[in-house]
Amino acid sequence: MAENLNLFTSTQGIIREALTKMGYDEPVYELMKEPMRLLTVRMPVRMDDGSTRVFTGYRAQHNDSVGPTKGGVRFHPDVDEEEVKALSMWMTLKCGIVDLPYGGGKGGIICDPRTMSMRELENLSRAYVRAISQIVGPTKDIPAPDVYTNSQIMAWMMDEYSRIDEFNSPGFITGKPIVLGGSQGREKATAQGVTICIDQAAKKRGLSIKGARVVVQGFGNAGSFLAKFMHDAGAKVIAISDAHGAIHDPEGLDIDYLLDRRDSFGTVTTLFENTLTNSELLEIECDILVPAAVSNQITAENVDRINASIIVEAANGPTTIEATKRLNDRGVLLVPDVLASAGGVTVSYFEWVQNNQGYYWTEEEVNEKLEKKLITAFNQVYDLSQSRKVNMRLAAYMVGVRKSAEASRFRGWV
Ligand SMILES: NC(=O)C1=CN([C@@H]2O[C@H](COP(=O)(O)OP(=O)(O)OC[C@H]3O[C@@H](n4cnc5c(N)ncnc54)[C@H](O)[C@@H]3O)[C@@H](O)[C@H]2O)C=CC1
Ligand SMILES: O=C(O)CCC(=O)C(=O)O
Repeated sequence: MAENLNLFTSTQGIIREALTKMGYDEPVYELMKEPMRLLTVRMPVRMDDGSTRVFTGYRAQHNDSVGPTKGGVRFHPDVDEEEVKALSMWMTLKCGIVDLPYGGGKGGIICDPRTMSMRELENLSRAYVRAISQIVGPTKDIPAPDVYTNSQIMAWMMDEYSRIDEFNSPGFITGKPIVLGGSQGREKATAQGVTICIDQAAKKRGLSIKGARVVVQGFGNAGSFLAKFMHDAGAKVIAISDAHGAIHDPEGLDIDYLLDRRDSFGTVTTLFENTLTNSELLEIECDILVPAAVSNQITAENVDRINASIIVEAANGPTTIEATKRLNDRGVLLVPDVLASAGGVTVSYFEWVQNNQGYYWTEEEVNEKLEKKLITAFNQVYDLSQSRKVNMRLAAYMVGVRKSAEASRFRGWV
């Protein structure tokens, strides 16, 4: 039978399994199995050559029983409705795992920002905010960066929302530039969170980070800072990749050089001649493998050739259910996306809190609070996986879905 690569239906499967294991009944699953709200928008945008192009975008809000929904906006040619729905469900799980007062939301626009000018990107970002303005806001649904979106795009979106709201609204969006109310530490927060999870996982396996061989797929916001943190901690980052290919050096790559040369879309391998493919990168023998790019990278097709003892998912959805099962059977410790990549939304929450109170924290304060949250979350998930004899992904879903399920029950929804 062909493997299920549909992110939405496979997420539904694990949510059902998690709810059943915890004794929730069918109505709770009925509520949790898809977003409560999904808006599809069509946005006419004036291009530099004078023509008008109509872009399609989405905003999904999975469950707002706990509080406003929260999650990034992705600009990518492969965005589709099913992906955005799955991503919003994962945000509910992340917010539950790190115990934030949010439910999950997510947005996406079908476009390729690598082929667009800054002015076209600004027009598109503003058009998206106008199109979704009725369902978002600092107390309703708070966007943030994701693949191929960054602090500049957040700034345009915040400015557009502030015009509509006729009020300066920094709490409408997170991941903003510091001068517009962004938080210290948000830019590196996803990678910080992954690093904390790697440390915890390495401890469980008795592996020293010093000298550990690390492979990172993706060299954007999550992957590049992660590579830097691992390199600074004494690990050997032996391979990295981007959308164009991968580079490998068994002696360890010069991460500072690569960081200096990568462009704003996380591209760096085009500077090199002897590149590998992304599939080859995944199969390199290493101690720690970090998928930090796109979904469905480790599947039934290549899982038996994966040669790592710890896998920590910085990306959303990089490993399929079947591959997760087989890795678990082989004794590979897999720290799932909904836990490992929760550092970003955690510091986004800190940013929103600072915006609401108008008082700003130092990077040390932010990192200290982030570390506390993630260590607690990691151990909660790890301990549950041990006591219930389930893999870390299922344990993470069990921890993650509980808060929204309980809140929905208290509200009398189910
Ligand atoms: N930025 C954030 O705060 C968070 C990001 N994530 C997840 O981390 C992953 C990476 O996101 P960012 O680093 O923010 O994106 P980014 O846009 O900064 O970088 C993406 C990287 O992935 C590479 N890439 C794109 N398509 C690829 C492909 N088909 N094969 C291999 N590499 C490819 C790009 O070249 C680039 O190096 C995504 O799955 C995202 O959802 C998760 C939590 C938070
Ligand atoms: O920072 C945020 O609010 C959301 C980040 C995000 O989209 C994610 O964790 O996938």
